[in-house]
Amino acid sequence: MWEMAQAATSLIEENVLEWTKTDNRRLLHVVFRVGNLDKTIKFYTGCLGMKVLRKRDIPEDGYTNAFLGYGPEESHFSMELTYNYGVDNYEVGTGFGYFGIAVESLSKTIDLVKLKGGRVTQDPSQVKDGSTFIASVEDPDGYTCELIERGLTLEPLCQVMLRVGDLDRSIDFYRRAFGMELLWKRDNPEYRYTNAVMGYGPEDRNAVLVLTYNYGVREYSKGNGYAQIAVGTDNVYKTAEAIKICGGEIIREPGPLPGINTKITVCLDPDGWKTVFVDNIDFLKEQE
Ligand SMILES: C[C@@H](O)C(=O)SC[C@H](NC(=O)CC[C@H](N)C(=O)O)C(=O)NCC(=O)O
Ligand SMILES: [Zn+2]
Repeated sequence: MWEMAQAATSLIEENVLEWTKTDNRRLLHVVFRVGNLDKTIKFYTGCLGMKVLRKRDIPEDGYTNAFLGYGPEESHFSMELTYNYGVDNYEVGTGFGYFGIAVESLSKTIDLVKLKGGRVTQDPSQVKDGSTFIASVEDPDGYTCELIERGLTLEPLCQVMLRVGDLDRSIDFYRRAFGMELLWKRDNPEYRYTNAVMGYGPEDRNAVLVLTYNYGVREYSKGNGYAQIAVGTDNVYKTAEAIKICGGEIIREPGPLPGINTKITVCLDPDGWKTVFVDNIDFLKEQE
């Protein structure tokens, strides 16, 4: 009898995990806190060519959001800036890496950032594989943007880099619990780090998560600035179930958010990085 119950449970679990692979998922936005909304909007629009897609004020919770990006939220990855009333600075921490942004000309972008008084933290240089040129700039709160020279691309806001303490553990988690694909993994022994790029669909048309393991570093500080990525799903309830089956931690049970009414569930990955899963239909209603 006990064996039958156990077999039935594992069948249900298998079905839930299979479902994550067929669910309609996509990276929706990356969320971070800023000390001055106008200053940050000016930086990303004036220096990096983004547009303000929408704004919302949630006075009952004391914050304002501005959504920025390169195309409509229905089809593009975007930035969700959070301004908490009265908080004018945040710690970025050592775990957050960067937002990857593809630009057509590095030199023109760098010149513009300098002209507008922005901070260039790494001048253009060629990456080790020899094909790509990158540079880094810092936004007004100290978040790094890695600029990647690419021709015209469908998804210029293309990466979020987070540092992790055990790369295989993370790859396994994002594959099983999130239904992501490992797009590629590359070891750089000379510089003592390994990168794994994970996401939903090919890198040239979808934003991806870049997970970096630095040899021997198991833990990082998270600060209080970077918040999370948001992922769209057709069912936040099944999503939470799948994450629990995979040993992930749900820190907000699935259900509608007060004020916005969008259904979400919130989880932590093995390093404590947060992800918010957002109901796809509710997300579209937010745009109306
Ligand atoms: C629907 C989903 O895409 C959201 O954006 S919900 C927005 C919500 N933001 C905040 O609560 C911002 C204020 C907060 N004080 C902060 O600094 O983070 C959110 O991210 N909710 C997720 C959650 O974990 O509550
Ligand atoms: Zn959001």
